[in-house]
Order: sequence, then C-alpha cells, then structure tokens
Amino acid sequence: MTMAKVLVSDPIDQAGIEILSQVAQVDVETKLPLEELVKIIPEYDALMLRSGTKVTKEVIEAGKSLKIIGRAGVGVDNIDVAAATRQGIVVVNSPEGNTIAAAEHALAMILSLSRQIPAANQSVKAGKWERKKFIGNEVYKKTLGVVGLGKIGAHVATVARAMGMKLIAYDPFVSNERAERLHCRLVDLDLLFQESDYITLHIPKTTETANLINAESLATMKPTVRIVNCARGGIIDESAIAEALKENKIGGAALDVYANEPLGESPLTELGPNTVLTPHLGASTEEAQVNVAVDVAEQIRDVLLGLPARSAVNIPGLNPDVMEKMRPYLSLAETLGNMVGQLAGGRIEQLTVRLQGELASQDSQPIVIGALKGLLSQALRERVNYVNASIEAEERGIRVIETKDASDSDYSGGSLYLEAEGSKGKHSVMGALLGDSEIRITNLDDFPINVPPAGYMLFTLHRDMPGIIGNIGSLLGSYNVNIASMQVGRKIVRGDAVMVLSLDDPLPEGILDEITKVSGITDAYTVKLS
Ligand SMILES: NC(=O)C1=CN([C@@H]2O[C@H](COP(=O)(O)OP(=O)(O)OC[C@H]3O[C@@H](n4cnc5c(N)ncnc54)[C@H](O)[C@@H]3O)[C@@H](O)[C@H]2O)C=CC1
Ligand SMILES: O=C(O)C(=O)COP(=O)(O)O
Repeated sequence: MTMAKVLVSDPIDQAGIEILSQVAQVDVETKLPLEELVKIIPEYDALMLRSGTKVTKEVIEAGKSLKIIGRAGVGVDNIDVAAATRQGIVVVNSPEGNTIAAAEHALAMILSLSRQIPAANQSVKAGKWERKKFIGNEVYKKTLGVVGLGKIGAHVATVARAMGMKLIAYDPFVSNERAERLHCRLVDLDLLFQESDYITLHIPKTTETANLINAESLATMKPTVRIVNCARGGIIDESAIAEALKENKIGGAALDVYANEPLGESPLTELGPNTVLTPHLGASTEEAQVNVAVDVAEQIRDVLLGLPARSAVNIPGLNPDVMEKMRPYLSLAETLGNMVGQLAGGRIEQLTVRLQGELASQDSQPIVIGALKGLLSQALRERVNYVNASIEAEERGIRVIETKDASDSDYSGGSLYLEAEGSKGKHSVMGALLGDSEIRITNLDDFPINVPPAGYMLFTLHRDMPGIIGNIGSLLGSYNVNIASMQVGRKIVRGDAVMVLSLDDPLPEGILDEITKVSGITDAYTVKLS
C-alpha cells in the first residue's frame, strides 16, 4: 500500500509534523503561490494550514485525492468550506488550542493602548524621556464591551473582571445564564457602542459582521473609546477607523487582523501613537502553536486511518464518541438507505426516516446522514460520504422527513424504518440489530420478514399460492443462479406476500421481466449491496 501524503502549507509546530509522520509522507511547502498549490495539490491526501494559505474552490477542485483539510487554529474563513463539503472533504480545526493565546493578546492590546506602551518604548529607544507625554488611563472601573461571548470573549471577560472592569456584552447566540456566569450584562449592539470605554471583538467574520464597526457606528461611540480587534479583519471598516483615529474622534485602536493580510500599504500604518498594530499574532505563542498543531495533526492522522475526526466543522453532530456509539446503527441506516433507494428507483423525491423504540432516544441526525449516504451510494458510489450526503441530497431535491416513535418496536435497541418515494413508486424497509451489530431486515413494504442483508437479493411481490416458490427456483436455476436463502413474508394466508431471496450470483440481464411473468407474481426487484 502506498503511504498517504500530507502537505503542510503554513508553518506549524514540529510536534504536529511528528504525529503526521506516523502515518504519512509529510511535505512542508510554505508561501506557495496559488497556482503552485493548485498544481501540486492533486498528489495529496491531506492539507494542513494556518491563516496564510487561501484554500479556494480552485484548490479544492484540483485536490482530487484530498480527504481532509486541517486548520491549525480556529478561523476557517480562508477555506472554501462549502466547496470542500460538496467534494466530501472533511474540514477540521482546533477550536480551543489557541483560546488563551488570543485572549491574552487582546488583553495585552487593551493595556498597551491604555498606557501607550509601544509609543513609550519607541521614545525611550530614541533617547527621549517623555514622562508627561505618556500619561495613560487605568482600566479599573472602566466599561469593557465584549462583542462575541464565545471561548475567547469569555476568557477576556474573566481576566478583565479581575482587573476591576465593568462588563457589558453583545452576543445574540448566548444565554443570559452564560452572560451572568461571566458577570456580563447582555446589551444590544447600539448600547454597547455608546457605553463602552473599551470595545473588544471576538466574533467570526460573516456577512452579518462585515463592517460591523463603520463610520456610522464610530460616530455613536464615546470620543475616548479604545477599540481592539483580535478576531478577524473586515469586521471593522479600515478606512473609517483610520479616519476616526486621524481626526482623534476616538481614543485609540489596537488591531491584530486586517481585511487583507499581509497588511502592506494602508492608511492604518500612517497613524500616530493612538494606533497599535500587530501582524496577526493572536495565536502566536509557543503553547498555542503546540496545542493547535497536535490537535489538528491527530485529527488528520485519524481520518487517514479511517477514523472520525473530533472537531469536523462540516459534519455536524458526528464526533468520534457519537460515531463509536452509533456505528452499528449508522451501518444499519446505510444498508437500509441503499436498499430502499434501489427499490424505489433512480430519482428519489422523498425519504422518510423513523427511529423506533429505544432508538428514538438517540439523535436522529447521524442516522439520517447514514440513510442518505446509503440512498445516494448507487448514484454516487464512493463520492458520497458523511460530509456531503446531506448537501448532495438537498441538491437532488430529496425531501427528508424525520420522525420518532418510541412506542413502536419489537426489538431491544429499537428499529429503523425508511420509506422512499421514487420513479419506481413508494417502498419501505425496516431493520434492527441482532445482538450488538448484526443487521436484520425485519420488514419490506409492510410485510414482516427476518433476513440478513446479502450481496445480491431478489424481492418479489406475489399472491401466496402453491407453486410460485418452485417456479422461481427453477427459473433461477435455469440461469445458473444459486439461491443461498429464501423467506416468505405474508400478512394473511393466500393473500399478498413477499419473497426474499439471497443469491450467490448476480441476476443476469432481463431475468426480472421473466420473473414478473411467472403466474401470481405482481412485481420483482433486485438489490445489490456489495
Ligand atoms: N487573532 C488571532 O490570531 C486569532 C483570532 N481568532 C478569531 O477570534 C474569533 C473568536 O474565536 P472563538 O472565541 O474561539 O470563537 P467562538 O465560536 O467560541 O465564539 C464566537 C462567538 O461569536 C458569537 N457571534 C457569532 N456571530 C455573532 C454576531 N453576529 N454578533 C455577535 N456575536 C456573534 C457566537 O455566538 C460565539 O459566542 C474568531 O473570529 C476567530 O477566528 C481566534 C484565534 C486566534
Ligand atoms: O486561529 C485563528 O483563527 C487565527 O486567526 C490564528 O491564525 P494563525 O494560525 O496564527 O495564522
């Protein structure tokens, strides 16, 4: 077997390289121009990066062998995650590895601004002794407005409180309880802008947060306000803040991140001592770099070994714990999805997924993804996986209905019912696990059966009457198709029934037509599960 290949396209700690080297050939190539990256990416199974590499749609589409993209840090805004998802590439990050580093950088920025440390340092080094010029302010009893009370915002709030600051926060997605625990008063954004002596940003850059601080909002702030951005460039309108700083309409700003990086030529670099600029250093501590490199390298290693990743940003709800616990049920969902997809025909319009009995107490999301993966596997083969199954289904216009019925199951551990509507009509299958992991198909189109899945299967709908089983057996025999097992399911004697045959050999072309001509047979379907 050839060894997997990992491209590391930004500087990462050696601890990460060592982990990757356990399972792969690791090539470190930093500062690659886009066209170079596009050229070499087809050779690689994994890509590991920080904020320096732009993983565009073009890179992803060229990465035909890519299984995973690992961001050694938090923000994945330099990766086209939608394109990766579409291609079934898992994107992972390190959600907590650099929290403390980024929070401490923001706090350092607050204090640097308050005491003008960078400017005072330059002045002393220039041989001056300007004690009067560098009178600062205390942060004690000042109001800090925290925008985004996630991991970094929370740590900033905790330390700022210890310094005696009053805390207000804006984050529409956190609960009052969380804010209270952090001693923050949740307020709306306008009020935060008006009341704060210091504003610190800890939110992702999204369409909602782009230019959140602009000329208009700057005009509503205190003329002494000091603004810190260690989150993402583009959340502040750079020309608007440069103008406000130049005109001394605000007290100061400390920025670590920029709309375009490296910053290069910008009105920001022309500004005086009220502006502190650092080159995206929030995560740049030795500790954080070891944390994120190890965290992400371990995930890349695991995915290359066929194991799930713990912090995948594009497989919602599927972490290794869930995967481990649910593995047999995911396999059941995939098998049933594959079967019902073949029974209902090529173009599926709707899939109903019902978790029954004990299974109803589980999260349905992984099971639904498993069922969709199975359903689409005939059309997409290995192109469909847990990353892109939902998006592929959505793009094909497949409606998914999820239901739960805790009361309905004859099987300990519960059962799973899938119903698909497609070009061959509406069909349903139900299955359960025997013991811990053995799959049993327990129902087909509402007829009770009990068979394990097999590579080649034949299902017939027929009248329960003497002779049919023999006729089918002879017909298959005449084509040299060996029957491994056979079972009939019926609701009433001599009524409608299903026959399920597991076959050792694939059915030859055209045989289904002949089967449906056998007297008493109303319909016949084949399913291939290998
Ligand atoms: N400068 C640097 O080197 C670093 C920057 N970062 C950046 O810091 C930011 C925060 O990171 P974490 O705290 O780890 O993320 P997080 O996901 O823990 O927290 C983000 C918070 O923002 C909130 N939020 C989302 N949209 C919002 C909106 N429109 N208005 C207000 N709040 C909103 C969320 O509810 C969440 O509580 C990210 O943008 C990340 O990329 C992270 C690490 C290092
Ligand atoms: O983790 C993040 O979101 C960061 O911004 C850190 O970026 P970096 O890994 O230092 O290029």
